Amino acid sequence: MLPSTKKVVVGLSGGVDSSVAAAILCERGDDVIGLTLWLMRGKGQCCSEGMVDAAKICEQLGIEHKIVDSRDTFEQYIIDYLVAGYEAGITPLPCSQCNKAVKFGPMVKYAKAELGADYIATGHYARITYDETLQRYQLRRAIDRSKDQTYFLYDLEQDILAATIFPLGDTLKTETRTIAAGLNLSTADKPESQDLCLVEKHGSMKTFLDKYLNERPGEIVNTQGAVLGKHLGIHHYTIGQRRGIGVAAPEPLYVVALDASKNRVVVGSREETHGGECSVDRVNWVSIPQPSAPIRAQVQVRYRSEAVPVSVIPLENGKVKLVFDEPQFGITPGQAAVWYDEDIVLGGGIIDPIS
Ligand SMILES: Nc1ncnc2c1ncn2[C@@H]1O[C@H](COP(=O)(O)OP(=O)(O)OP(=O)(O)O)[C@@H](O)[C@H]1O
Repeated sequence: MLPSTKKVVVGLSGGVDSSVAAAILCERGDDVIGLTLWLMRGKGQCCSEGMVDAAKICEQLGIEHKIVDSRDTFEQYIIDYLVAGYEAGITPLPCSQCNKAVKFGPMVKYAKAELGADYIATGHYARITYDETLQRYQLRRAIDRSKDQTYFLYDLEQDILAATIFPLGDTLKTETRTIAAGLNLSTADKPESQDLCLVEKHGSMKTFLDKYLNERPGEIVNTQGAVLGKHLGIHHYTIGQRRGIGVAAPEPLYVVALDASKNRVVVGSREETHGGECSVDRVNWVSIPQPSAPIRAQVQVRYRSEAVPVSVIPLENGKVKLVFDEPQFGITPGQAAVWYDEDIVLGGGIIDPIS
């Protein structure tokens, strides 16, 4: 159930989900203000279009619209993070970091300090409940599992969850479109964003990275160390990748590892990309306190992967070790591992480079 609220600041991207989130809050009588963060510099229409579409929605709903210039924050936390990560041979996940450091944290601060609001809201598909026994807010999967975005939200902490509303957590995406059409919202027919926002803007991750990273030619080797070919920079590869490796072979080849110290891309068979365990850093225990003993859970190691059975073993340095019941394909350092107890997000963190 949504808390009964007074003043709510809704993050508006200019898309249909946040438009409907704002409309739902307006309909139930909240005092709603729209807020759009201006995230990206340079070419690309997504931000400017988003700001205009968000403004139109605010006009339609009769609510105030604020725009906050967050380009420096985005550059510091996302662009620099991505570039440094790819340079070091990992495949960083920008979205959870963006949610925590660029969106939710600054939005809650701005909403409370500058606008005197009680809550923020977004159009994410996720739910928040409160557990009286644990005295904790708990992050839960959306009712619409095909749209669930909790994988990107695992890093939100208690103070942020306490101040956040997800009006679409109980709504199916099809219902969101119906609500938008029923209210005649100008964003009702806007297509879904398909990809990472940076990729949508730049065409591909390669084009984005080419702006920041120079070519750094090196060798492509197999797992025995035999040289099979050359590459122009390890940042063009990601673990599990099969297409575009640039080496002809009778059997399909996959990227198995990226060795930044030797500037090498290591390739092998599909089986060789499977791993039975990994360690996870920068762990956030979301919905339960950090356990002192191993727990059983279901883990996702990428956004679209299935949640699979795992033992989560807390380590002394705050990290955890994940031991999968079955070896998993393409465990990728830099991506998030998020573990669940059914629909409750227990915790998550960033997969460590393989040592
Ligand atoms: N630039 C922004 N400023 C403010 N809030 C934002 C911004 N970008 C995204 N959000 C918030 O985060 C939510 C999830 O963003 P995401 O980029 O995943 O888009 P989405 O799921 O396609 O949603 P939408 O249809 O609203 O764009 C949005 O619904 C919105 O509430």
